[in-house]
Parts: sequence; C-alpha cells; structure tokens
Amino acid sequence: MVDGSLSSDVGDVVSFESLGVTTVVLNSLQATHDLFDKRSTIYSDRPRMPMITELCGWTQSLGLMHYGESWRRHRREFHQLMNYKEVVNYQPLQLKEARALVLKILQDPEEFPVHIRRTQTAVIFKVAYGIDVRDENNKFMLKIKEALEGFAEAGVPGTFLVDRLPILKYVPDWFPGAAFKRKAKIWRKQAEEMWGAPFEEAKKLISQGMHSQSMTETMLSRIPEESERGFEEEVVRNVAGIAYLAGADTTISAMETFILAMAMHPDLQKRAQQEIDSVVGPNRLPEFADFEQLPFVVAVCREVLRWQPITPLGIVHSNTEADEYRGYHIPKGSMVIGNTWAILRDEKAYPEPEVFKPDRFLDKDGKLDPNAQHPNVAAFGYGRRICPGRWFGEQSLLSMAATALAVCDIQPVKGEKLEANMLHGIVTHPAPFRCSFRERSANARLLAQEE
Ligand code: HEM
Repeated sequence: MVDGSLSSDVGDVVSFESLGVTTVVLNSLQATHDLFDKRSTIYSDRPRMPMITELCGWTQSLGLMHYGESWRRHRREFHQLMNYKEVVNYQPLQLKEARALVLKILQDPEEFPVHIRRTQTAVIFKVAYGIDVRDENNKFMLKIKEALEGFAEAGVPGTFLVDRLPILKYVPDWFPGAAFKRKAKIWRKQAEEMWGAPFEEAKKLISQGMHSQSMTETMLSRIPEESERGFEEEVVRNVAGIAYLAGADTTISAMETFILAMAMHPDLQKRAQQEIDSVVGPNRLPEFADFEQLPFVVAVCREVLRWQPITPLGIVHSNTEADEYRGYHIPKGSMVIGNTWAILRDEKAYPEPEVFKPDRFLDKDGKLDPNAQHPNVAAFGYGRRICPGRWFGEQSLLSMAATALAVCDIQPVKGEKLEANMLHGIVTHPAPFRCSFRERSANARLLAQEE
C-alpha cells in the first residue's frame, strides 16, 4: 500500500495508509456490524493519541480511554446512572427546561442558538453536579471553554508529531522543537481545572447540605467504606465531567437541526402540530407519556438524527489485535472508522436519503414501523463504545422538539430561503441561520409559563 493512497475498490470497506498508520473506513452497516459488534473484543479500543491524553492529561475522558479495566469501570458507573430506566428520573427536569427554552426563544428569537446552548448546559450541569449554571460567563463555563480550545488543537490526531512518534513525549521541555510540550503543560493545567472545579463545588455543596440530587451525589454516596477513597472519587469526577463534555454539544446540534428542518418544511411541521393538538389537547403541554401516541413527532426526531448525522464519522475505534477482513490485513492499532454518514444515507434503507422525510419511519397506518431501519444503528456509534448517553440525548431532543411544536410556529425569515448547510467537525452543526418563531396561541405560552 502506498502512503496516503486509497487501496480498495470494494466500496463498503476502504483502507489506506499514511505515515505508517492504517486507516480503515467501514461504509456499510454490515461492515460495522461484522467488526464492531461481532469482533467487539478487539475493535473497542481508541487509537493512541499521546498529545491529548498522555501529555495534556485527557486520559480521564471516558470517550478517549483505552479499552480495558479503567474504561470498563468508568463506563459501568456512567451506565448505572444513564441507562434507559434511570433516565426516566431526568424527565421532569428536561421538560421544565424545554418549556423555559421556548419562552426564551419567543422573547428573543434571534438568539435561539444561545438559548439552546444555555438550556442544555443547565440541564447537564444540574444532572451531573446538582449545580445551577445559567450563562456562559459562569466560572465553570469559562474554564470549559478555555480547556476545549486546547482540546480542539491537541485532540486532532496528526496536528502534533508526537502522535506519530510517541517517543518524542520524553524530550525535555527546553529542547529545541519541544514547544508542543510547553503547550501541553498549559493545556494540562486547564484540563485539570475544568474537570476539578465543578466537582469540588458539588462536593462543597453536598457537605453544606445545600445540594440537589445529582450523578455526583449518588456516585459519592455509593462509594463503599472500605475502598480507596481517592481513586473512587476520581472515577466520580471523571464520569460527571464526561456527561457535559460528550452530551452538551451533540444535543445542541440535534435541536438546531430540528429547528432548521421544521423551518424548511412547514407542511411537516403543521402535521406534527396537528398530531400534538389532537393527542394533548389545549389544556396542557406534551409530556413523555404522550410520545407513544405521537408517532409522527417521534419520526420527525428520528429523521433529524438520520438526515444530518451529528457525528458523521463517529468517533474512531482502534483494534487491539491484528486482524483480517474481506481480504484486508488490519494491523494492530489501526484507526477504524464507522462511516455513519454513508450508512444513514444508504439509498436501500432510506430511499431519497437527502430528503427530510419522517414518513420513512411510519407504516401505512401512521404507526412507527418496526421494519424501518432505526437511525440508532449508526447515529450513536457502534459496538461496545456505542454512546452510553443516547437515551438521555433522545429524551432531550424529544422534549425540546415537542414543546417547541406545541407552543411556536417556526418559519424562515421572509424573503430568505433556507438550505441545509452544515459545518462539519467531530460534531456537525447547521451553519448559522435565521428563522422566526411565533407563538401559536396565548394559551400555549401561558401553559409554558406555568412551569
Ligand atoms: C444526540 C446526541 C448524541 C449523539 C449523536 C452522540 C453520539 C456519540 C457517538 C457517535 C459516540 C462514539 C461512539 C463510538 O465510539 O462508536 C459517543 C460516545 C459517547 N457519548 Fe454520546 N452522543 C449524544 C449524546 C450524548 C449525551 C447526552 C451524553 C451524556 C449524557 C453522551 C455521552 C457519551 C459518552 C460518555 C461517550 C463515550 C463512550 C465510550 O467511549 O465508551 N452522549 N456519543
């Protein structure tokens, strides 16, 4: 194989090599299933990224951890508080914040992306730490912003030579060309503060009895007496921290895409509103128990996740053993990418894939069709690393979407044509767009205010 050159004509598996590292891209559901599910014991690692993990200290991030005992321990702890049964406990908060969100958007429609961000931040901070965070100039938010700037540079494999030549991590800081080590020192300190500050604050509030229930509180209370407290607390800190880092931006993107889709498709929006009106009636707003009778609204949210995948290339996996697949040799430590974009745009599963069409998830009676391919086959990643926050994320999207549909009409700004222009990154967002929000009735607004 030649450096950097594509080496496959098979189509749903592409492999290439660059600077000694093999990258394998899996473009079909079958291929992701074959490797990430059936061979999950060897395809659940993350690639080694010495700059961001070993030097900048992001080893505490569950999303970047190597597959092994520590990852399992963190993942188990996270799952215990975020599994599909437990997330029901967060529904009242999610609904309350969804209602506050539509009111803020109606008051100040131009800033709707800011309000979505603030809402998601508030929800996740409350759930993770029991702390109320309302604006982005809050001390925790500023620390996160600072640390994420470092992450944006150091977390892209290949930006720093040390990712290709890990031995470089041992050169002394003063060595010519070791600017990366001096940068890493600063970013490490920022990352430490980002993970540490809200956790310490939550602990302080707990000890003062001024604290509402949170993941941090529950996890701390479960630490057995006889265990090593320092290590156990570190796990708690890491698990609470990753909830915000992995969960906020992704959910924000989903809600932005929902608004874009509704503004682009007034007919579909009207249908979803009519469904809500007929099931929920004029005297209350949608609640989670209603979703069983709101198949079209649920289908709209599924289509949001499919139409513009939030993580188009997922998060890279790596293999802990050399392997063979469809005639390819996949050396140990390769970068293995599930091409979520290709899977969710597969014409066989999703005819006219570029069209926003919630009906693809419904049967002829308008019910959710169990035979339609659910976007969760790829939207939340794969195998043992599949997103453990997916139930929480789906609940957030459903609650915000249904509340917005019940209370507002979402429309393009007069004279402007909206298109799906996306800004692609690890997390994709719609490029900034404008739209208008009008309250559907004074009564609906009042119901939201009652919260
Ligand atoms: C619509 C929203 C979301 C999307 C599209 C999404 C997507 C993803 C994807 C693609 C991965 C990588 C999976 C893989 O490696 O194959 C992931 C990992 C992860 N997500 Fe999410 N996510 C969302 C919401 C959330 C939320 C709300 C939370 C937390 C409450 C969360 C927590 C995590 C964590 C902790 C990981 C790392 C798992 C690991 O490496 O073992 N995510 N997510």
